[in-house]
Amino acid sequence: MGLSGISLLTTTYSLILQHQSLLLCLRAKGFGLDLKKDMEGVDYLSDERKKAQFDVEAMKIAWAGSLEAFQLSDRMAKLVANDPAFEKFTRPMLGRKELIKNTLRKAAHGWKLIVDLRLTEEEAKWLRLYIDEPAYTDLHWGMFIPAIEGQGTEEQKKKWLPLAKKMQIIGCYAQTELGHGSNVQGLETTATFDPQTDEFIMHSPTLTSSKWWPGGLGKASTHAVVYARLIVGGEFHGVHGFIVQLRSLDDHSPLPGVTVGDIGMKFGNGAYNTMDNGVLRFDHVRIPRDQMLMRVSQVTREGKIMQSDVPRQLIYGTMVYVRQTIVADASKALSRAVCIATRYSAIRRQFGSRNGGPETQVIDYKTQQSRLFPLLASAYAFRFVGEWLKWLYTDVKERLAANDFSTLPEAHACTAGLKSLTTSFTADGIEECRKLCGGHGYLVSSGLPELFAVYIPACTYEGDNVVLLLQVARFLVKTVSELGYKKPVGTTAYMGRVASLMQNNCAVQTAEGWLNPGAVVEAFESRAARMAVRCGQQLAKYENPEEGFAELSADLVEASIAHCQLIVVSKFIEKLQQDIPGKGVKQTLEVLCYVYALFLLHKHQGDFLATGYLTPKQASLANDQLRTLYSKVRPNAITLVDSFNYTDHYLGSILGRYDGNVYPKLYEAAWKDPLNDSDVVDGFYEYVQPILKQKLRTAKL
Ligand SMILES: CCCCCCCC/C=C\CCCCCCCCC/C=C/C(=O)SCCNC(=O)CCNC(=O)[C@H](O)C(C)(C)COP(=O)(O)OP(=O)(O)OC[C@H]1O[C@@H](n2cnc3c(N)ncnc32)[C@H](O)[C@@H]1OP(=O)(O)O
Ligand SMILES: Cc1cc2nc3c(=O)[nH]c(=O)nc-3n(C[C@H](O)[C@H](O)[C@H](O)COP(=O)(O)OP(=O)(O)OC[C@H]3O[C@@H](n4cnc5c(N)ncnc54)[C@H](O)[C@@H]3O)c2cc1C
Repeated sequence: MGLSGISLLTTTYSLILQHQSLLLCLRAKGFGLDLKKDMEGVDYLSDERKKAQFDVEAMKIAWAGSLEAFQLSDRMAKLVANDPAFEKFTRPMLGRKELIKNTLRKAAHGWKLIVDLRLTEEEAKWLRLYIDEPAYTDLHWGMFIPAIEGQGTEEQKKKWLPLAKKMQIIGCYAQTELGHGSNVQGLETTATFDPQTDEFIMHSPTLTSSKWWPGGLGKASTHAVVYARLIVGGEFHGVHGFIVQLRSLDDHSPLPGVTVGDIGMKFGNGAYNTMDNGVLRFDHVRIPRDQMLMRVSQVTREGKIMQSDVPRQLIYGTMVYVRQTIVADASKALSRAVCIATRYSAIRRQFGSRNGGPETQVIDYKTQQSRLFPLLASAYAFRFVGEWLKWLYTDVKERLAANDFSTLPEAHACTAGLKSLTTSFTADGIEECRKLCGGHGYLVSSGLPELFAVYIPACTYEGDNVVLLLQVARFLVKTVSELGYKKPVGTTAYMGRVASLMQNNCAVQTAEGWLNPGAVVEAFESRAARMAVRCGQQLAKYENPEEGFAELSADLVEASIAHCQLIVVSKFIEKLQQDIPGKGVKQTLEVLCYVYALFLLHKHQGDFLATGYLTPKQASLANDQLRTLYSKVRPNAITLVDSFNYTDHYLGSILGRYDGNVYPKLYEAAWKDPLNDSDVVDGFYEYVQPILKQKLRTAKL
């Protein structure tokens, strides 16, 4: 018997096992048989795993970034998965109060582990990721502490950071208000200096000045960094951050003049409802002068404003930091959804049975591949661009500490643009994964609805994605306008070759011609440069540049997307120029890199054609190559998602189970639903039976 014969037999056998275990379960419900007789311990995806053309263990390390990073993440994943305190199966069924209490309990348990096991900050971040439940601690560690670190003076850091890092105070980041989020300069909360008492008076003068949204504010925080209009001597001196105590450290009750609470339920069950997003109002609350974060500007005892050399934009610095972490998180959320959809697509079969043989695995449909594999490739692309962005941010942070602010504008543009690009794509990608799983994807037990609900606000928080792309556009327009006298550097260095990028057209003649990193990068550079220059030319027609910017904003957003996609493609290609050990690992990543680039080229071919860089024939050749690439991904699909090294606990999905034992577990889960606790539903006798028993008077009905 040939290899294909053996494989057919094994597949058929797997299928029979699945059907057997399903039958056992069905009988279990109907005839009282033992559910445990389902095929626990069988790996339904083992055939798929045997197809891998690369070393999976080495790919896990490439995905993690290094052996040490892999080991650390793996250790934290297992720590969480093996601890029953972090169970999350029932989360979507909990009422809000129970949900929040449950989250507080998990956060406390997480903190105990951090202290008892003396976890490093890096380990704590992975722990938080695998606990997989948004909590006030995210804002405390992710924004409150970074705000003090970035905007506080040495003295302020010395006073507040030890308290915060030992969690003797809990803080949040209170910037957004009911009336303003995007427009930070439009905030209305006031901080008025009172020279008599050497204090600031924090006040909420209007309804719309109420702080609204800050995570952790609603119920947990004792303190907040509050962003408010600084008023000294009756004059407005810009928006600044102030450390304000909100609740008593004894009994947690709000301090006098402070009104604080939760803003209410958000999208979905479980999901982001584990977070106490809050509302906050001040009625002339006094704080000492030294609680204004004073690295950027200082207010003296006499009420003088002193500006340091630090640029004002540093007040927005915490957002740069968090946007960078959000890019890294995008690859985690997307890879998680893709892992579920890929494993399930290999288990699910529909149509195509010949002579009584097995039906076709849905992953073998070309349409399924053309929807799924670009998402898989994007997860890898976002992972590597996130790694690069972390490096960029670390570099900027070191420079800022040494008062070198030269790279801040580029860091702002990159973090804003990539945050926008990766979160929008990931949110859409998770929803696509749900559809790729057909009906079962809509079940909460697939893990996808909650993942979607918890993820989508990433398109809004830390800057609405369109608002952020407009920030990138400002940066691009400025770069283009300065081309005559200033050499562009960093991610805009390609603009320095704008003349040739505008002139030279694509030279690719065959589908294979697209398997060339130079050709791919040049295509993306030309498209981005041409779109930015075109916007610049259009803008020049307006007398008032602001008016022109507003009028052309939709085109500017598209130019920003083109620029950001170029960054992701280039960073993927640069990654592949590094030494990546392991049999077949680099080659497989190369395939994914081309899938990512050519998928974008195909999706946005309108841009490439309209800018005149590509001919329709060349665009069509790219699509031909894409089809070939999908066939190369296919045998590696399951092991590519195994390389994310996600535990079943983290995935939280029956469809995405490592062993592929989907049907029995779906069936079993259904019977655990509280609705199935009794055969006759609560409310039947009151509301259904009377209808059944009614005597109809009208003949027509
Ligand atoms: C169990 C225990 C576990 C414990 C361990 C846990 C560990 C956890 C660790 C980490 C977890 C991290 C997780 C974090 C979770 C995140 C949850 C999300 C919570 C959400 C929070 C928020 O949403 S906070 C609020 C965010 N708000 C915004 O983003 C507002 C968006 N708006 C803006 O950014 C600005 O207002 C805008 C830039 C749009 C406009 O500003 P404006 O002043 O009007 O400026 P403009 O004239 O356009 O520009 C002026 C000038 O400034 C430049 N610039 C703008 N922004 C920045 C910036 N951020 N940095 C640098 N420079 C900037 C701009 O380019 C202009 O420059 P020039 O053109 O003048 O040169
Ligand atoms: C889950 C969640 C958690 C949050 N956590 C926090 C937190 O911890 N701390 C905090 O301070 N804030 C927090 N926020 C608030 C968040 O930062 C803001 O909601 C976000 O910055 C968007 O601002 P906005 O709500 O004012 O949107 P808006 O600006 O009102 O956006 C509405 C629409 O207007 C469009 N728009 C706005 N301005 C422009 C423009 N100039 N040009 C073109 N279109 C425009 C947007 O694209 C959008 O379509 C959180 C929000 C959410 C959803």
